[in-house]
Formats: sequence, structure tokens, C-alpha cells
Amino acid sequence: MQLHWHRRDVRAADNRGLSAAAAEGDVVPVFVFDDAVLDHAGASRVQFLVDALDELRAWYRERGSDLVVRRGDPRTVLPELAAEHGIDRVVWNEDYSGLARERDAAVRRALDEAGVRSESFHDAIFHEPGSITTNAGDPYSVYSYFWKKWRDREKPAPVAAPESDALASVSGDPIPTCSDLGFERPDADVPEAGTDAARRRLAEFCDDPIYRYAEGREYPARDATSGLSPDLKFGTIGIREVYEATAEARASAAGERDESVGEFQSQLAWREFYSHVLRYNPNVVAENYKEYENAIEWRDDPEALRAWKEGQTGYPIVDAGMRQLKAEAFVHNRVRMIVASFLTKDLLLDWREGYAHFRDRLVDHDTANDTGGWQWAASTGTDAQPYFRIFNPMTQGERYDPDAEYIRRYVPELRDVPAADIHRWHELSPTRRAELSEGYPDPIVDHAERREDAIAMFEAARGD
Ligand SMILES: Cc1cc2nc3c(=O)[nH]c(=O)nc-3n(C[C@H](O)[C@H](O)[C@H](O)COP(=O)(O)OP(=O)(O)OC[C@H]3O[C@@H](n4cnc5c(N)ncnc54)[C@H](O)[C@@H]3O)c2cc1C
Repeated sequence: MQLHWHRRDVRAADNRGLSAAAAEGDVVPVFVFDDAVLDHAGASRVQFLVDALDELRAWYRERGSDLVVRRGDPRTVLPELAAEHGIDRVVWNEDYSGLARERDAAVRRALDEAGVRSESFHDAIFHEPGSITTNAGDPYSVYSYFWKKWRDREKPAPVAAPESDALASVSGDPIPTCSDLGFERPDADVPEAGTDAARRRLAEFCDDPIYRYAEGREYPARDATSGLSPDLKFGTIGIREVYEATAEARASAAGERDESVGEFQSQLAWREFYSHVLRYNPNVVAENYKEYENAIEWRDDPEALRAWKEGQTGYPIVDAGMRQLKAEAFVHNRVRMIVASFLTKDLLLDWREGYAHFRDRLVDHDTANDTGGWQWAASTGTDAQPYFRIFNPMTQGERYDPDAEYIRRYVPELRDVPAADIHRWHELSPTRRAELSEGYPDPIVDHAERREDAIAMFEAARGD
């Protein structure tokens, strides 16, 4: 008997570890709620996970099997389950964060001691860490070089879900609710979870939006991106299945449409780039990747942090983004860059404050991508934004949300304000602002001043 330990692969299809387990005998599928992981979780992600597990359990039940669900420390739970079910080999798919790798090494030791074989597979990304390196054999720190190699590598096809006769006839367990796990139901609207929903999102995206993605992805009001990030985070769909659909879409495309699909594939490569960065630099969750001569003197300003979190900074595009986060546990990529830049370069607050808030709220929080995105915006990461290139939140809003459609969707106090006034909110007099909107705040900082302060802060850190 084989045991497949589902973790960030909440699916049966295109699952390399599960297929490998099924190739050698009856599989007992298991999910373990680990308190060490729950400690870093947020309500929206727990809800998404619980819903996805419900769907996976139904899939197993339809095939005469079931999902065994436990809560506890995998180091003790897995050897116990192995003894209970007469398991010869425990299989899982790799997770590249430092904490996960430490846990997996400890689980492997516990299984060894119990005389049970264990084996792990690369599944979450196409090209495992260490397989795309510089000519000197080092991991890449510059994305464009990584991308060229990633793009040209052969992409394996999806693997089939196991047949019913490869699944053990076991009786499973109820899936705990959010509150059983110590989380309130999220206030945000969490997207529908599970492989069916992920496949639907992928099919809809590849039907048409993918051909306009290169341009459309920059405009938050257009909803022109795939929405697949929570699916890729929890593995409710396999990366090979996603890529295959994009390759099929590309086969019939030419010119700009072809380039647009290529642009989408390059975002999948960013995801793999950051997974490699995290695998070789586990400290990026807490430390700057880039070393400065002196410590960066971030400010301590709890009031400004609170205004940023609540979407009350008086910078409309920033506030819209932070309120989207609250309402949907999601923020559009362009706006993630804007709010992250505002926190670090206008409020001069440490990127770790922003990262902690995103980790708490995002339904798609992924350690590699979230630290990658934050350190990019804070000019502390791999291939990051240069410290002197500072986003202007007004021109960003004007350029990427010209009619203020996205802003008005999330900031009701500005619904009746003309777009031109929204985009020059900081230039209006307090009296004019009060005339235009009753409750919307004045800007809490002056961008032009803070831009100078930010450059000075980084120059001091550089020792200039
Ligand atoms: C400060 C900051 C924090 C971020 N935090 C996260 C996070 O926690 N989880 C997360 O998945 N992404 C994160 N991103 C990257 C990006 O914003 C999201 O992946 C994207 O907005 C998700 O929407 P989508 O699935 O519609 O993306 P699409 O544009 O449809 O892209 C498809 C997929 O490619 C990957 N991808 C796209 N952009 C990036 C990127 N810049 N870096 C890495 N992978 C990317 C994601 O898996 C995404 O689902 C962050 C970006 C920034 C600037």
C-alpha cells in the first residue's frame, strides 16, 4: 500500500506524486492540518483550502475511496497512519520554502525510523530548483536570463489522474470547518475553490482574454488576467495542464495574439523564478535579498500603517487596492505594485509590515511570489525596481485607470467625483476636496517630499 500526502496539491489530475504512488499499488490519500502551517494562515486561504478539500474528497468517494484527514504534527501522524494501513511507501510533492523543507526532512527521518520508505516529486513547477542555472552553475538572480532558458526547455505533458482500481478502499473523515480550525469565516468574497472551478477559469481565459493579455493585464478595471493564482497556490490545477491550454491557444495565434500568450507564459516563469530564489535563499521571508552597506532606516509610523491597511491614505488608487484586498482577498498585480511602492517609498515603512498584512489577507498568498513582489517593490530583492525609480501614485492611477472605474468600484466616497479630480486629488484645496466628497480623506503625505526622503534613505543605506 502507498500513502499520498496531499499538501499544496489539492487535486487528483496532473499530480506527479499521486500518479507515481498509484503506479505501485493501492493509494491511501491523506491531508494533514498542521498547526505550524495554520499559524501562518489567513481566514480566506483556510476557507479556500477547506472548500477545495471537500471537492477532492467527493472525487475520491465517487471512485470507492476517500480522503483521510487528520490534524496534528505530520512527524507523528504519518508514521501512525502508515502503521494503521500497512503502508510501504509515503509519497509527496516538494514544497520549496525553508519551513516546508525542514518539516519534510523531519517527516522523512520519522518514517525511516518506522521502517517506511518515502519519496518526493517535483510537481508544483516545471523546472525544479537547480535545473536552470547560469553557465557557472549558480541560480539566476536576473529574471530575463532565467526566462530565456525556461522558455526554451521542453515542457512535459500533464499526467493522468489515477484509475479507481489504484485507490485504496478506506473510509475518510469529515473536513473541519474554518471555525473548527480556529478561524472566523472570512469577510472577503473568496473565489470558488477546486479543480472544476480552476478549469473553468482557465478555459474562459484561454477562450479569448489570453490574446489581449499583454496590454489588458496592466488595467485593473478590465479583469483581463486569469485569476488562477489561488489555484496555482493550492495546486487545485496542475501547472502542466495550465501550460498545455496556453500552448493550444498559442497554436492558432499569430502576431500580437501570439505575443500575448507568450507574455502570459512569462508570468508563469516569474512564478518559477521566485520559487528558485526562495529555495536557495530561504531567508528572503524575513531578510533583504540585496545587501546594502548600512541598514535601511525605515520609519516607525503606526498611524500611517493603519491608514494604508484601511485604504484611507487619500491616494485614490492606493486606497482602492487596499479596499479590494479587504473585499476580495485579492489585489490586481499593477495595483499590488502601486500599494507596495506607496508603503515603502511614500510612507517609508518596512516592506515586512506590508508582507505580513498581505500574508494575513491574500487568498493567493504564496511565500515565494509574495516575498518576491514585496522585495521587488522595496528595491531590496532579486532583479528589483531601482531605488530611485519611484512610482508616482497619481500618474499610475491616471495611466492605468484613466476613467477611475477601478477606483470608483472600491471607493464609494469618490463615485460622483469626476475622474480628472480623482487623479489630481492631492492638488485640490481642502475646501474643494470637501465639496467633492464628504468622507474621503486628504492625502496623508506629500508624494513629492516623500520621494526625496526615500531617495535619501536609500542613499544613506548605500553609504553614498
Ligand atoms: C507586492 C506583491 C505581492 C504579490 N504577492 C503574490 C502572492 O502572494 N501570490 C501570488 O501568486 N502572486 C503574488 N504577486 C504576483 C501577482 O500580483 C499575482 O500573481 C497576480 O496578480 C495574480 O493574478 P492572476 O492569477 O490573475 O495573474 P495572471 O496575470 O493571470 O498570471 C498568471 C499566474 O502567473 C503567476 N504570476 C503572475 N504575475 C506574477 C509575478 N509578478 N510574480 C510571480 N508570479 C506571477 C501567478 O501564479 C499567476 O496566477 C505579488 C505581486 C506583488 C507586486
